[in-house]
Amino acid sequence: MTPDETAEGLRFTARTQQQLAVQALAPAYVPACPGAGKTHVITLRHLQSPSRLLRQGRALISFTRVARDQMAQRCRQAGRSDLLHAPHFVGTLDSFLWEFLVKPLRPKQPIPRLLESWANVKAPVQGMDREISLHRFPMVLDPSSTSAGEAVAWDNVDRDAKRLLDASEYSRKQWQDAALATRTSWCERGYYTGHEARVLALWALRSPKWASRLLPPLLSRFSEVIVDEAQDCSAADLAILELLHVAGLPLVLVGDPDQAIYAWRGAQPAALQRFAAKLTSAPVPLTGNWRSSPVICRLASTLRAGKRPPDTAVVRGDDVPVVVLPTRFAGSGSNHRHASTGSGIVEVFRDVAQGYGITAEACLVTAYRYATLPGIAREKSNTNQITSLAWARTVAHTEGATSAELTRACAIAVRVLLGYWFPDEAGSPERLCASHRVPLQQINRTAFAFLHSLPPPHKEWAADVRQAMKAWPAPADAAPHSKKGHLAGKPVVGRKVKATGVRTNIVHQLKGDEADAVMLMLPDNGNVQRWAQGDPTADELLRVWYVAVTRARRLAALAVPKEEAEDMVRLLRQYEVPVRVV
Ligand SMILES: Nc1ncnc2c1ncn2[C@@H]1O[C@H](COP(=O)(O)OP(=O)(O)OP(=O)(O)O)[C@@H](O)[C@H]1O
Repeated sequence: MTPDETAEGLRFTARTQQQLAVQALAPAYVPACPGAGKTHVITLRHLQSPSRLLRQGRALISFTRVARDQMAQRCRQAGRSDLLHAPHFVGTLDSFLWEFLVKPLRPKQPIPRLLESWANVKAPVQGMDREISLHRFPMVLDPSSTSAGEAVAWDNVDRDAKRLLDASEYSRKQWQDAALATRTSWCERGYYTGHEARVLALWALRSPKWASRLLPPLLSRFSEVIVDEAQDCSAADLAILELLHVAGLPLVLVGDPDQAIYAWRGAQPAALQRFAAKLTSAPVPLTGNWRSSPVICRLASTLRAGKRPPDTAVVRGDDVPVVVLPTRFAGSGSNHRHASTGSGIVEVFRDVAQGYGITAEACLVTAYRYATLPGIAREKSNTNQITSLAWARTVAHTEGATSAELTRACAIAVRVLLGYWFPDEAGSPERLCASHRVPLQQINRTAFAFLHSLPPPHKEWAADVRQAMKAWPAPADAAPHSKKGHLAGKPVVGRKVKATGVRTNIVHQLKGDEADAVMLMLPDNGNVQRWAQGDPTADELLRVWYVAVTRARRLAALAVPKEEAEDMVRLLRQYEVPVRVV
């Protein structure tokens, strides 16, 4: 072992890389491996700002609110809350585009508002032969056409909505036109989502007249704009960033192309590489993994394109092998059993972790789909209102529901109650509450109490909900109809499962997360072959598995169908990954 390869030497090299990334002059590109300390580097860069009043600030942009909150928290912990306020900006890309490229050009009335999704308002597509909400039509934007062509991403429409569309007299093209028209009518009322923000930002930056109004304030406000998780940029995001770069805004892109798992939403890792090459000819890479053991780094390298060596494990020396758990997966539901003992697979994983001194709280179970996972049945996205309300009721009655789940459950109940009380009025809950002088806090409390009062969901539950809404005390100016505003249909009711004390979540919700032990469930036959032969640059599922296993600090476990366990072990041994079969 050379001096550079000793633990101290590895740490020194990794720390030097981080320092270079902290100090690199913008424009810069920082490609980083998992656990490289991207958040650490970005925050340190920001913390270098002097604390006196500045004319120019820095924008820290992330893709999720969780990442934004993490960066904000680190600034606060360092006693630098000032770094979260103007002239600085810490927020999501949606909010950045909205604040600096869209809102300044909107009329003052009606007050323009950015929604997280059209699901936040009651927006059925108008003029068609059945009711389908606008949020069930995911939109894509092609920035290569000069008019920034918009279309419905038909491949991403959920199964329920597809069924409704198939039964409709109208063609897909007619639905698309109607969805865009409905969307435009909401924009006229002041409502926009991230998609519209991108359309308008792109349009404004391409117009010399509007660009000349937007760019000077932006350039004088920010000395630097850092984009975290840059691998998740869509083609439209990159087109906007490129226009800002050309206009002279100093950009720093930080990302890990191997972790690109949003191609279905338009992310383009290859396009990122091209844009990064335009930004700088000297990227500042981070190749030390401060999170995972050497075994996990080796496991992760089997899921990467090219024959790149494993990343360097900087802080951990443990040699806990990868654990393969031969599993009998339930055809539907999450009652998966350990093949040799018949015990629940999560319990077995928890016990294996315990054997390595890892507690249940430090364990994480993940899978590609919610359906594979045990835990509270998840809220189905893009579902009908009665199923959403049934989910919300379950959450309100579940001990150990997370605060994010409770907030979401409350928001669903608020929307249902407002829809019932004010059936002829459209708008966000905030706007409805304001116009009826109902304090938001009060409506939230009311909604939670309402959820609590509801009986457990069953097939004819809509009638119970109707009765409960009728009996519930309403604001003085509420005007319920006998028909409109009621929920109909049969709810899809989630399963009840036994608590194991182990955290579960789908891989897409685990970006930036980590745990001592992680079990990835691979329920489908053929997964091992896919792992062995697939091309991670083309096959997003391999990158999803890559994100999953790189969340682990000490123990990675793979639950695979019993029949495939031997192949999995053989594959890992071929790559010299230490394996143990349990
Ligand atoms: N210089 C450092 N010293 C000590 N610990 C560090 C250092 N840099 C990063 N870490 C730790 O390494 C872990 C991974 O860091 P972080 O979450 O910032 O990585 P990341 O690059 O965002 O990873 P990923 O993209 O895989 O989510 C964290 O627990 C972090 O506290």
